[in-house]
Amino acid sequence: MTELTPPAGDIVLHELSAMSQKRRSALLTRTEDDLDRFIEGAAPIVEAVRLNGDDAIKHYATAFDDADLEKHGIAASASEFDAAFDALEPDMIRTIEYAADNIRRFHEAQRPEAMWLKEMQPGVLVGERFTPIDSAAVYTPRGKGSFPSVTLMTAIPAVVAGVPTPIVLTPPGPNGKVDAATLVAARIAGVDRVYKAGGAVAVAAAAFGTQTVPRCLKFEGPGSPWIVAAKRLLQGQIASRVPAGPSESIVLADGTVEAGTVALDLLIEAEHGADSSAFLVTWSRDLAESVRQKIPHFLKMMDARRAGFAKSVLSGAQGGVVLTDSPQQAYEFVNAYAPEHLQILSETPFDHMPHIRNAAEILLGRHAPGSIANYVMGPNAVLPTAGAARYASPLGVHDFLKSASIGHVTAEGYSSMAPYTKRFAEYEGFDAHANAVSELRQTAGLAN
Ligand SMILES: NC(=O)c1ccc[n+]([C@@H]2O[C@H](COP(=O)([O-])OP(=O)(O)OC[C@H]3O[C@@H](n4cnc5c(N)ncnc54)[C@H](O)[C@@H]3O)[C@@H](O)[C@H]2O)c1
Ligand SMILES: N[C@H](CO)Cc1c[nH]c[nH+]1
Ligand SMILES: [Zn+2]
Repeated sequence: MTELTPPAGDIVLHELSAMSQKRRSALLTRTEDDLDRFIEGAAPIVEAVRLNGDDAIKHYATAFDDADLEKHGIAASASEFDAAFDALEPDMIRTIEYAADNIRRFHEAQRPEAMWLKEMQPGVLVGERFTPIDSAAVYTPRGKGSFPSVTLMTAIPAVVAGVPTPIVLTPPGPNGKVDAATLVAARIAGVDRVYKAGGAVAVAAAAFGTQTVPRCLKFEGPGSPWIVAAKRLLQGQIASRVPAGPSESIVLADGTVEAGTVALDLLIEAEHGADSSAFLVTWSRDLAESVRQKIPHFLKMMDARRAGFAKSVLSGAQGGVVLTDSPQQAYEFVNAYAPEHLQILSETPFDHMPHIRNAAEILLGRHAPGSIANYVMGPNAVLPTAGAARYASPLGVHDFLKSASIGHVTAEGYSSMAPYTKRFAEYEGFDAHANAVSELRQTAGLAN
């Protein structure tokens, strides 16, 4: 048996048991695994923004986005916001409001209490206090599409956390303007400061600050490998937690949901770009074959560019159908891959979920396609990619908060803790530490 069986409608079948270890490992590869080219390309851009600020933003807007920011400005103006609300169809504004409401309520539920305290020992109160970070920049990509949904997903948690004036960065269109729905989404999310900068330029502008863009402590948001590369280059200059690169998904199906539904859901994240990844993982050969047969039919119902992306993903090395010889082997593949999005297509999805350890988002059942979660369900759709779901969590309110540990000790608590503290300090050889909890404290009159 060959490792890659001949394609049905060009959709690759990867028969896991028949593949060498090397080829199996290759299936785990993502575009971001080889960032060298992007880091090399992003480095001079970052340096130019550091040195030339606004002039560099304008230069790269012309070069990459075909936009004249000398004429249209780097910051979206109040009249641009107004024009965006006028231009957008009312049902799209209602759609943004509907999504924003769910996303806001999810993040409000996620926000921790401002402070908690617990009595560790009699007279020893300890806990945490949460406060927002002072500034944050969030990114909305624009290139292979516009992403007002991402504006909601990134701006709302920052606003719910209480960041004073979060900013949005996004590439301008060739007309020199921000995508209208992105501006509407920003305002509905509670953000009024939107700046036109894309890719590495955006990360550098927020990291160093320019004449127009305020310097920020943190940059969060998804994007092409240019964004991922710039975040990596600017580690130490600006904080960023979620490595959200090209979209990726696994649909795990046990054969109890019909092939048409599985094919539709497999295509969701495959249409983002040729750099995305999308797999169906199943132990049902019948399902694997039927889905492969059905995909071409659904590709015909897509715009040619999107169909081209999806076809290229599903017929290449970063996508297709993975056929396993058992449910166990399927779970192992999912856990090794650690997908950004996982959908479990089964009549009994909760039976499979306990076997999954590594996935940034788990969507359960036939009525939970990835698009519902991408747009309107409520949980954050900005998720760790490229296997980072093995150790990282989705973007959320906590990314825009910091906590301080707090402790209050009464005279009673002091008496019980001081001897143990002194013993530790003596062992570690720290005299001042020990003296501060010794009888010297009584003579200094500070203990009570
Ligand atoms: N993980 C998530 O949550 C999530 C959500 C939405 C989208 N995405 C991903 O975001 C990406 C969006 O990519 P996109 O291209 O549409 O938008 P993008 O905004 O990430 O990239 C466009 C920008 O890239 C820069 N750029 C383009 N060509 C360049 C070059 N040759 N050198 C240097 N910089 C260059 C430009 O500044 C341009 O404005 C996709 O990969 C998509 O899968 C991820
Ligand atoms: N799939 C993306 C996150 O990986 C979210 C998104 C927005 N628009 C379309 N898709
Ligand atoms: Zn998507």
